[in-house]
Amino acid sequence: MTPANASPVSLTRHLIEEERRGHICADLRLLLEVAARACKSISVAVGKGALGGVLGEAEAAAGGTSVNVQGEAQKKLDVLSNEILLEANAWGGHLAACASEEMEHCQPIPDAYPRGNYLLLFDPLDGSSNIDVNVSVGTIFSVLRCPDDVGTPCDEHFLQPGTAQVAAGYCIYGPSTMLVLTIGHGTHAFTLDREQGAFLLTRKHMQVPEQTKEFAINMSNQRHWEAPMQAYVRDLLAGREGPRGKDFNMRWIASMVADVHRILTRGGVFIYPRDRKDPGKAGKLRLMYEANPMALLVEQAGGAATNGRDRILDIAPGELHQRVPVFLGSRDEVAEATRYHREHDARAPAAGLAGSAA
Ligand SMILES: O=P(O)(O)OC[C@H]1O[C@](O)(COP(=O)(O)O)[C@@H](O)[C@@H]1O
Ligand SMILES: [Mg+2]
Ligand SMILES: [Mg+2]
Repeated sequence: MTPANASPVSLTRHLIEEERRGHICADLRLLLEVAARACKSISVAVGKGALGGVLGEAEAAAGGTSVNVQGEAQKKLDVLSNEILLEANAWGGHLAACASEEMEHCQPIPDAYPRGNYLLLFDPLDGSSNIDVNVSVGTIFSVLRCPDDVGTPCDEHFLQPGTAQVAAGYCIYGPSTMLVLTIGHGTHAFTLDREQGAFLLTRKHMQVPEQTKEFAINMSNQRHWEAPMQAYVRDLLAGREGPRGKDFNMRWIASMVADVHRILTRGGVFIYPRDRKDPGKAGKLRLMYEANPMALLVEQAGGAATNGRDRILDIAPGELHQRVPVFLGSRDEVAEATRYHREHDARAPAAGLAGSAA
């Protein structure tokens, strides 16, 4: 927290100081500034709401609702936010290519502009189902290095584990707009001063408490969960009288950005597990532009992130839009949930989704 009598540190100053410390190069600094500027534009669009004509679903060129590569209906703001991020990043010379939840394949920087050394992935608008009901949404992004001498970058160049991220962040469009960022040296939060148009550092070195009494999950999917997940939540709900010996509170905003922001602020565990609703999908959330950046932010704040079995950041991705189960937040609670899964697997190695509640 900035002392009341000190002038607040802007994002620009913070990044210049990180460059002086040798933590980032000038290109990465400029890339992050451009990403932050794009988030400011999205924040303005989100803030206009119904007055800006940005609510509701996007129309496909052929009529009807536009659907993205994931088969999900696109909101007008999904499309607009994607365009803002692409446009802002096209000309700067810091990026080689962008990839997005809203595009089937990555988009190399057009030939008209110089290509840089970084790859940017984003979920342009996270929590889309909340747009029309005026609940917090956000943008999530992840930055990777582009491998050397690749010519025109393509999807396979993005397939790097989360540990390879050089920066990750999100912007939450809530009662205030906040940018939360890591370049691998802690997780820091900046609040948008709307009068100045600048992000100002308001929380340095966010820390997720190791323990928690709060979990976030969409309970309506309970009947579709794996056996160890059923057992874990059953024990949470048993409260003080159960094996965990304490009462737990529950929250679910259905905007990952907002749920993770709460966890970075006061602790908790966020879970979107694998389920049987669509056995072809390993979970709902996407590894490359949702789970990986959030996992890095949470780990940099002293928390943990697994897929129920293994560390998310160690997963070797097989495709751009790969889905993954997500357990992240307070370290001890993530370890506990992970233990239920590992012990279940050790007892019944092949049971997985078919196993009965332990
Ligand atoms: O509606 P559900 O199944 O609870 O899922 C909510 C989750 O889906 C998401 O909205 C997916 O993100 P998008 O809105 O970017 O597709 C997460 O933000 C959120 O945690
Ligand atoms: Mg999302
Ligand atoms: Mg989205």
